[in-house]
Amino acid sequence: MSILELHNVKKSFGDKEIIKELDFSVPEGSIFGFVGENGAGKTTTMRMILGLETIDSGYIKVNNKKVHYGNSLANRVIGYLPDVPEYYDYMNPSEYLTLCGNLTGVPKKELSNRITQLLKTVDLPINKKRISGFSRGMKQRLGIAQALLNHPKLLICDEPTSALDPIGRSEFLDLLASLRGEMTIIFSTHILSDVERISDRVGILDDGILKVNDTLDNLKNDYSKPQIVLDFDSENTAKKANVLLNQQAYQDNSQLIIDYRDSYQESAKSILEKLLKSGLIPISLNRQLTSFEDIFTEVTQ
Ligand SMILES: Nc1ncnc2c1ncn2[C@@H]1O[C@H](COP(=O)(O)OP(=O)(O)OP(=O)(O)O)[C@@H](O)[C@H]1O
Repeated sequence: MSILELHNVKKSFGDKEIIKELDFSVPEGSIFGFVGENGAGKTTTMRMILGLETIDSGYIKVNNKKVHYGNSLANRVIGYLPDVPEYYDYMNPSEYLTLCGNLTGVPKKELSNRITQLLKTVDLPINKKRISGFSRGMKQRLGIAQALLNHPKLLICDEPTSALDPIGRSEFLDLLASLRGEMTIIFSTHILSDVERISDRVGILDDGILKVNDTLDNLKNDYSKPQIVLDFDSENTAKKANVLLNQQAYQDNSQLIIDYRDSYQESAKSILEKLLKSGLIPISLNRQLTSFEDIFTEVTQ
């Protein structure tokens, strides 16, 4: 079943057409990496899903309920972490989450236990330390705790890792991955390695449409362009080797890059046999598989 469906959704700002047509769904339980270049329309799409932005035509359903601008009942099952979460810095996390819980109607008798449990989930200490002293990573994790307060079926995170250092990013991605199976997660980013690390499904937004919506495994099969990379001790040796290999390689200084279609074993064997016979010994031979970055470049160029 799909937790989120977009049907022929279009959106312009003035005469600028941002979303030409979005028509896709996200299956329940997946972690969906929503990627696109700066200004592609990721935030706009998320805001439309949340009923925070008008839709010019088409419609969106969350958990089978239609989204309405300004007063969307569908939001009852959504948790949202905006790209720049705002806090009352003088509060400590428990005070802040109590305020959020009261505003969103979490039952009072449940709230205190829920907050203790959530602070544990996001690995924040339960003490009186004010949010003003928090690192960006800690603030993002507090943002997730806030987004999880209402037991959402769908968690939406807008570029949650872009302002974090590598350690903060890694911890945050681990946290999202630890929620796998408990809810559906959509997170937008332009950090492709983050998508590769935790997503089961990927959507690439480009030129106002979703050019790709599939599992990473399927994409890697579909866009498969495996290569063998050979390094030689000099540019001259690489040149000689390329002549021997009937110029089938692309030469980059002392490196040869060869596309292959058949099995890796057969291709590498045939290349090595030819080179060994002529005494042109490579320093290294590597098999290079298609990365998500290669796929993204191919889809968006
Ligand atoms: N309220 C608005 N009024 C006018 N233009 C807007 C408005 N909101 C967004 N835009 C424009 O719509 C386009 C898409 O913006 P959006 O923030 O959705 O992209 P994005 O993919 O999230 O980008 P980024 O990765 O940089 O955050 C941009 O050109 C932006 O300037």
